[in-house]
Amino acid sequence: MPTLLSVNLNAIAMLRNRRDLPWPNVCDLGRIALAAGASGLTVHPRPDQRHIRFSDLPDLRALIDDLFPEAEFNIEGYPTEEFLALCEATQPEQVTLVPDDPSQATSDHGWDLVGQHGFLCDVIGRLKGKGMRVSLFVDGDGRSEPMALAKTTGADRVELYTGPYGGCHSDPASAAAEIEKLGVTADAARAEGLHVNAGHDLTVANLPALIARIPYLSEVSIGHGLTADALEFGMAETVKRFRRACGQVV
Ligand SMILES: CC(=O)[C@@H](O)[C@H](O)COP(=O)(O)O
Ligand SMILES: NCC(=O)COP(=O)(O)O
Repeated sequence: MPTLLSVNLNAIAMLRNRRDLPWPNVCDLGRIALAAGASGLTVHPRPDQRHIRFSDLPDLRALIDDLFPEAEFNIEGYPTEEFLALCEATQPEQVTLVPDDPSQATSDHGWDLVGQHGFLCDVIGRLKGKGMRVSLFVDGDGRSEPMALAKTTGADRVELYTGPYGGCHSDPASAAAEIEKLGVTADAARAEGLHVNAGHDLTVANLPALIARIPYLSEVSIGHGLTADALEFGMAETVKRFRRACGQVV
């Protein structure tokens, strides 16, 4: 089974939020991603709604239900009461719990599975009771032991935080070391019967080596790098469209 791709729309939403205008439209971009074969959409609604807005969620849910019923909706975030209520109203196929503080610029670490164990058991029980699959954002730091604890929370999956790997884009030796750490943690999770997802700062360049080490990787969720590529590889055609709009013969 190949690794599935869930397209994270946060970066698109952040661009949209620069103006009080409805473009780039997150639903339209989500539709294009799913039509191109992405297996799902990911959003990370933060309390200040600086990227995805809570009001985006019903539209994205309807997009999947109406046009792509095989696709999955993955909602990521810190499980405040507000976040849990959003998940219950939206019924994503997967909820990824992330230990982000509201002040964080972006996600930069996994859960403290010892200190937060009881809290996570309660939250996961609540979400699973409502029919949602739950994944836990964890550090891929080469430790095996936390994966046994992750299993006892009731989670179905873990998502390896791949930020440190992504940060090694110009340092192959460090990248290889990070891959091995991710692999050891992934192997331990798999041995516990957990499915393994991964995400943060993944790119076309760094994905193949990661999947070579973790061939059973279930899903990657990618936003920043994918959006950057969409801009770069879509720029030439877009400039032609605008030149035509200027009356130029292109
Ligand atoms: C959970 C995670 O790894 C993050 O990558 C996150 O979902 C991205 O969120 P932002 O794009 O809002 O920083
Ligand atoms: N779960 C990680 C994610 O959804 C996307 O992270 P990034 O590609 O925007 O770094």
